[in-house]
Amino acid sequence: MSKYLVTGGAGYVGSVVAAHLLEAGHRVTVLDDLSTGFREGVPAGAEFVEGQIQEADKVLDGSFDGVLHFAASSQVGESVADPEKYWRNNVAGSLELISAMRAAGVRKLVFSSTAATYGEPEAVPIAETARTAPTNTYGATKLAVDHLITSEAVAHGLAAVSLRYFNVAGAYGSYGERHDPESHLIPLVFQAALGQRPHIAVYGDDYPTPDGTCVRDYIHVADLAEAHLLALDAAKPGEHLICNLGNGSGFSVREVIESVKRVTGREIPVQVAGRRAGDPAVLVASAARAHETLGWTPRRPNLDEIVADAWTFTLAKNGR
Ligand SMILES: NC(=O)c1ccc[n+]([C@@H]2O[C@H](COP(=O)([O-])OP(=O)(O)OC[C@H]3O[C@@H](n4cnc5c(N)ncnc54)[C@H](O)[C@@H]3O)[C@@H](O)[C@H]2O)c1
Ligand SMILES: O=c1ccn([C@@H]2O[C@H](COP(=O)(O)OP(=O)(O)O[C@H]3O[C@H](CO)[C@@H](O)[C@H](O)[C@H]3O)[C@@H](O)[C@H]2O)c(=O)[nH]1
Repeated sequence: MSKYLVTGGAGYVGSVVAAHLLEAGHRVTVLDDLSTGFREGVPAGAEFVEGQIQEADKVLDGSFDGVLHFAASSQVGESVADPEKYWRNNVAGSLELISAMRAAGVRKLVFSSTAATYGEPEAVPIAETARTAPTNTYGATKLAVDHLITSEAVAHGLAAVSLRYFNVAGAYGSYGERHDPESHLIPLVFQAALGQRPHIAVYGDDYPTPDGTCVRDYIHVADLAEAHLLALDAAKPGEHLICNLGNGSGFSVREVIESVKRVTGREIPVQVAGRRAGDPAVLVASAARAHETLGWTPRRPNLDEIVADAWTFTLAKNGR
C-alpha cells in the first residue's frame, strides 16, 4: 500500500483515477482548487485539501510515495484567447509542484499529457516519436511541462511517466464528465438528446475523411485509470517515460452521433457548422509503447459501451 497525492482529483479523469487507487488499497490525498472540479467528485475515502498546486509545499511531505498530476486548465479555445492563464496555471503551477516534490523528497510523478502536444500529425497512427508541434497554447503548455519533467528526471533522478491521452470518454460508476461549460463532443451530443440544446453542431463535414467529419480515438476513462496504476509501477528513477493512451481506432463525429442514437434511443438534431479552428482531421494513437512498457491493454474499446457508460452517468446526474 502506498500514499499518493492526486492533484485535480475533483475533476473528471482525476476522480476516476483516485477511485481506482483507493480500490487498489492505496491512500489518497486530493489537492484541488475546485476551479473546474466538484467537491462531490472526490471519492469517499480520499483526504481532500482545497488548494492550488502552486501551494503544494503546504501539503507534500516525505510520507507521500508519489504524485499523480491532473490539475490543469484544459480548454483549447480558452487557451488561445487567454494564453497567460495557461502558461501560469499549467507551466508555472507544475514548476511549483515539482519543486515542492523535490523539497519533500517525493520522487515519483505521473503526469496527464495530451495528444494536443503533437498538433497536426504527419502520419497516423501517431507514435511518441512523432514531431511535436502543438497548434494551440494548451498543447504548447503541456509539451513544456513534458520537457520540464524530462530535465528534472535527468538532473535530480525523478521517476516520471507522462501519459498522452487521446479523447477521454465514458464514466466509471458515479464518476464522470460534467464540465461547465461543456466543450467535449459526447456530453454535448447527450445535451442535444436531452433537449438541453437545440441541436449538435458538427464542426466541419469537408475534412479528408470517409464521411467528411473529424476522426478521433475515444478511450474509456476506466481503461485510462488502469494505465495510471501500471505507470506508477513502471516509473524508474532518472527516467521519463512518455506513452500515448488510445485504442488505436478512430471514429468520426457522425459515427459518434450514430452511437449516441443507438445507445439512447433518442432523436438527435444535427446541424453542420463551420470548422473549429485548430482541429486536425484525424487523431488516432499508436499505443504500442504503453502495451510493451506498461503491459496495458484497454478492455473497453467498443464505442457503444463507452457511450453507454457515459449515458448512465449523465442520466443519474440529471436525476432521470
Ligand atoms: N478530458 C480529456 O479528454 C483530456 C485529454 C487529454 C489530456 N487531458 C488532461 O487530463 C487532466 C484532467 O482533465 P479533466 O478532463 O479531468 O479536466 P477537469 O477540468 O475535469 O479536471 C481538472 C481539475 O484540476 C483542478 N485544477 C485546475 N487548476 C488547478 C490548480 N492550479 N490547483 C489545483 N487544482 C486545479 C480543477 O478544479 C479540476 O478539478 C488535465 O491535465 C487535462 O489537460 C484531458
Ligand atoms: O459541438 C461539437 C464539439 C466537438 N465537435 C468535434 O468533435 C471532435 C472531438 O472534439 P472534442 O470532444 O472537443 O475533443 P478534441 O478537440 O478532439 O480534444 C480532446 O482530445 C484531445 C486529444 O485528442 C485532448 O488533447 C483535449 O484535451 C481534449 O479536449 C472534434 O473533431 C470536434 O471538432 C463537434 O463537431 N461539435
